[in-house]
Amino acid sequence: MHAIEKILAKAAGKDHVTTGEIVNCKVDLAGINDLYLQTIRSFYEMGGKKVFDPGKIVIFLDHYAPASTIMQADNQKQFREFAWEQGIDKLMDVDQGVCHQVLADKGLVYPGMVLVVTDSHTTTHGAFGAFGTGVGATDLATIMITGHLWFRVPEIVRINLEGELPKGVYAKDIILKVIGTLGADYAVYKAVEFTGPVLKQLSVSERMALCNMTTEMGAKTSYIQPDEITLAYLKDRVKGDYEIFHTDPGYQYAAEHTFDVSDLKPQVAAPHSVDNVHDITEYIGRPVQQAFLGTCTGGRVQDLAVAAQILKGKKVHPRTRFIVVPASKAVFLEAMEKGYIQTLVEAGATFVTPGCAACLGTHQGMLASGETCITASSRNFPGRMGHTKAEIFIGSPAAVAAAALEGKIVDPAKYLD
Ligand SMILES: CC(C)[C@H](C(=O)O)[C@@H](O)C(=O)O
Ligand code: SF4
Repeated sequence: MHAIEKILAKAAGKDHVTTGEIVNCKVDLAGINDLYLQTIRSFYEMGGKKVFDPGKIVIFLDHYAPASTIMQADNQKQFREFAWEQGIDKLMDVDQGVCHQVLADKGLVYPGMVLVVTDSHTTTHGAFGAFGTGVGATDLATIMITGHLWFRVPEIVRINLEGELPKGVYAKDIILKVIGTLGADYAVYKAVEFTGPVLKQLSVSERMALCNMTTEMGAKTSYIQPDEITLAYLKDRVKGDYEIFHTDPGYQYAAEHTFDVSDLKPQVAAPHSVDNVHDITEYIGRPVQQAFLGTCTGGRVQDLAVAAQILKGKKVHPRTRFIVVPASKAVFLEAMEKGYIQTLVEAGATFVTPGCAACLGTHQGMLASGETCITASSRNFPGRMGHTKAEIFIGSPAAVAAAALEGKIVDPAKYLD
């Protein structure tokens, strides 16, 4: 069996599972975000009175942090009241940040767990060897009542990463290349595992970016075998014990692909699809009115660090807005302590409080008609960050910061020493 299958088998109380089988699994942690008030409505409609275990539920007020409309304010009020009433103490209010980063920061995610959140990017947590997946309101309400949810055991695809990452090339470039090559629907309901020597060159932050964007190829979940890098990250964060599962030798993947990253150039996903991926060199010189650094894909300390490195002692281009959103409060504090915030503010960045912000096009940095934005986030379809006639390029945090400096798309490598 694969490690993912062993996680599902254990959660289902079984010794063995096979691809395609439907299993009813015990969920270790269930998360709801502020776009999903319907979850609470469904909970009551389905006859729910008390949640199965208030300690295993977490509520995130992150997509509208803080609320930007009266409706959002009303919804968030109902979330808070639900949490207080049900004794849910993991209420991550508008000061905390994006759910996926908050889960990691607070040690709520660990290898071998089943984690279900009302958010498609829950695949991020494959970076820790967890089974993480996103669901809708009624599925989450089912967990709130029963503590369980059914899954179809997915086909598992292996993506083997060989070679050595060149300067100015990051996990973001790798995953863009993978999606551009295999297509945005390649992994629908499949699990995607990353293997190979490149993983040793990737921090937990980079691994999270890699797993996060498997969602953009339709993946149900993703996986990286926990190693010493994972364990060092988890050491002072996770309190309880956990089990690390290993794939049996000789396990047959549904498909295997190898990518050699040694000659990889920085990549961009050009408008208006995440699999419209090209070498950044094809777009050099394209003016950008906004550069956006943040989100559960590209708003971690390492991302702010590379931006600070590029912009130290320099100024953001006068015709470009540089919007920076730390992914979480912990990221914000660490980046502040390390001086990155000071550097970026002095360079002319506009800071937004931790949360999803303009990533999903509702507030805090929307695009006007005809504008071009380069973003470290994960989606670029029309209207995603504002006007449907705005153009969105997805790139690495370094590519975003270098574009903020020059007011146009450039190859970030030459700005790094
Ligand atoms: C709010 C949620 C439904 C959505 C998702 O699941 O991905 C959002 O986070 C996004 O990125 O579009
Ligand atoms: S930061 Fe963007 S991609 Fe991530 S959960 Fe929020 S809206 Fe979705």
